[in-house]
Amino acid sequence: MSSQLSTLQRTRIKICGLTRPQDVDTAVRAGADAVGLVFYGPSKRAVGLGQAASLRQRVPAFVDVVALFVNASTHEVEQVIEQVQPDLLQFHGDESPEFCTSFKQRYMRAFRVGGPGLDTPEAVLAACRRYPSASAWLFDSYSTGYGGSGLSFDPELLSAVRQAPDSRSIVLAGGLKADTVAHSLKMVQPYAVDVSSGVEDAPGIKSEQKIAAFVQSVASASMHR
Ligand SMILES: O=C(O)c1ccccc1NCC(=O)[C@H](O)[C@H](O)COP(=O)(O)O
Repeated sequence: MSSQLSTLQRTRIKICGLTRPQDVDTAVRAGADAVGLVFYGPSKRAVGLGQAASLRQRVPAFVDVVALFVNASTHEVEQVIEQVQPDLLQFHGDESPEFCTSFKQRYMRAFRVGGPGLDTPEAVLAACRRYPSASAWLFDSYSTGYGGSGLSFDPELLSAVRQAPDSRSIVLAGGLKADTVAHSLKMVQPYAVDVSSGVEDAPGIKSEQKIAAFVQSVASASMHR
């Protein structure tokens, strides 16, 4: 029974910052539950609308396409919703609760933990509780580039969120790699993990070997929790 239970508790995996068709195919084949497309111009992983729509077409049923924004305009988000038809929105900037809910779409709210105003467990929980309608709360490290930094953060900062009865699904991000993710899973026991730099050869250029190793590490750690 315990092995069946641990299978039921399988940690979901989002692979973010995809820019190439072959990387979408690799992520899906490896067993990713979600693939992330970055609509933030300054990112080296940013994709355009046409490119994103084409990548989206390669994603089969039962794999979510996540559209990621950093302080985008309402029009920019609406264009992506119309032309890419993502399954989930991810707001990774300073977006208000009203902005996030205004699109009537499922969304994840990212929190850049360790940054200004998010430097204690209580402050992190208070910030999260402003977004009770989020499908998940994603926790990333703080960086001036808003995300995709490859940097990790102190998981102790999630202690209050993890104990909160009203916590939304926890997605752990920030510098995860195949050889470190098992420890992070043991510390946080998130619903899902999210990775970008740790499965790349260069920004936006994913590594088939690193994706396979990362998925294997998560699967192994999930079975033994
Ligand atoms: O990936 C980016 O370039 C990026 C840029 C600006 C804001 C968010 C960005 N990515 C968001 C993600 O969900 C990443 O997967 C997350 O930040 C973790 O990245 P990494 O530490 O490189 O695994």
